[in-house]
Amino acid sequence: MQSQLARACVPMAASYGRLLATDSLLAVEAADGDPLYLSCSPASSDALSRRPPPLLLPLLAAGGSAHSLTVSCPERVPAARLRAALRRALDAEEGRPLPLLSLPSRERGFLLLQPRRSPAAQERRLRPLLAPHLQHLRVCAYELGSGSRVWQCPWGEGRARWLVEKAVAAPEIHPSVPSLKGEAVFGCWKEAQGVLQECIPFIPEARGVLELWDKCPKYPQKGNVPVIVVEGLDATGKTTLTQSLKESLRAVLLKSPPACISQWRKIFDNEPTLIRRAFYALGNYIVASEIAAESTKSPVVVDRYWHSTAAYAIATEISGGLHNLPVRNHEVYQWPEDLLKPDLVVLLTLSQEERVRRLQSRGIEKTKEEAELEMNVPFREKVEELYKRMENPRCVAVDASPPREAVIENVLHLIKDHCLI
Ligand SMILES: Nc1ncnc2c1ncn2[C@@H]1O[C@H](COP(=O)(O)OP(=O)(O)OP(=O)(O)O)[C@@H](O)[C@H]1O
Ligand SMILES: Nc1ccn([C@H]2C[C@H](O)[C@@H](COP(=O)(O)O)O2)c(=O)n1
Repeated sequence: MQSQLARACVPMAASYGRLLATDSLLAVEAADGDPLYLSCSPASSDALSRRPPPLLLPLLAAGGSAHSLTVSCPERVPAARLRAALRRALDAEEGRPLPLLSLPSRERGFLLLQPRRSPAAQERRLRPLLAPHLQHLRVCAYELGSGSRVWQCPWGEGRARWLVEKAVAAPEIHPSVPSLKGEAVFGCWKEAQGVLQECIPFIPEARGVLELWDKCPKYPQKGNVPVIVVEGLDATGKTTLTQSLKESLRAVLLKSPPACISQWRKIFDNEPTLIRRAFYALGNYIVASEIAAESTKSPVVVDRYWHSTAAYAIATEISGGLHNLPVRNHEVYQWPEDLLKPDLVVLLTLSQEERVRRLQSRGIEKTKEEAELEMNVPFREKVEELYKRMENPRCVAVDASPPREAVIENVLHLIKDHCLI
């Protein structure tokens, strides 16, 4: 637990300079996906709340209860896994907890809103669930005081309490943007490898991935033939196009994640962002060594590569709409310097109506993110937009709606223009 004194002394994160006056800030992912900011400041009991906190005040006034919990474990892999385990438990027990980021500590967790349970009854339910993890958690109850003031009361800190108000101003950037690099998007293989090494005690399959990676050359170069990557949302026609390109160019067809690690994909897909993205990121580097080997002999076509890894990672981490995404030219859009670059990245684009038609006519198993793409319009829009923001190399958009033969023809023209063949 962070002591009251330490908390009071923590300076507000530099990137949130406009909020210097507050002691800490809770960024809550509200229902519409745009973060809602609540400030918590030390205040005497006669302090007046001028900006009553949305969500909390109406809920408490109607007799419900609210609790926040943030994970303060210093090691990132156990912290991420504990958060995921708590989320699963809370999802089952408590209804949907709202993701929460506490600033400036950057500790993540959840806000639990219970309209039908009193604070005391809720505490009796939460205690046994949280007890085994309390040393790694900061849990706060929210209490309604006189004059409609809402107080944050941390468990285990005696009578300490903090006045909760609606924050004066929202930060200029989405609160998750500063931690994208290194937590969701990896700028070099060493970062992704580091995460998977930390996973070995908890996920034995991480050792398998790392052993394969150990055998790969670390900065492979491509040969003198075209290397073409095909990207796009699911069912835009990547498999169809890559198969045809394979035949037309007499190319080798590769896929990211590569076949050698795909037996572990489901395991990593069920892990939190940090671990899941490290798996896909290192998978790209393993594919890079395959590209290097194959491109000494024949052209290479790759079904998904780094752009997919980065686009899906950012879209998942940044809640809300397009306006919350990192600005254009942000470092998370830059191709990693140590990753083999293709000659051309084709992005297949398709209207949502036609994509759904193709999905339905195909009807195969989907990953959680693919299912999310169908149901969650902002998520899909973000993935599409993110593909377009990637740089160095950029994606070249190709309309995937014409008949198969026409799409292939267009892409072959592009290849002629971009590659020396
Ligand atoms: N140009 C096209 N016109 C009409 N149908 C197409 C076209 N290209 C592909 N399809 C059909 O659309 C469906 C999805 O195509 P495909 O499997 O190639 O997409 P994908 O991008 O590889 O999907 P995923 O990423 O989910 O594997 C398939 O049934 C395929 O036959
Ligand atoms: N290089 C890659 C490849 C895939 N992913 C993720 C993104 C989606 O969740 C899913 C789509 O893959 P598909 O079903 O088309 O095989 O896998 C990634 O992050 N990086």
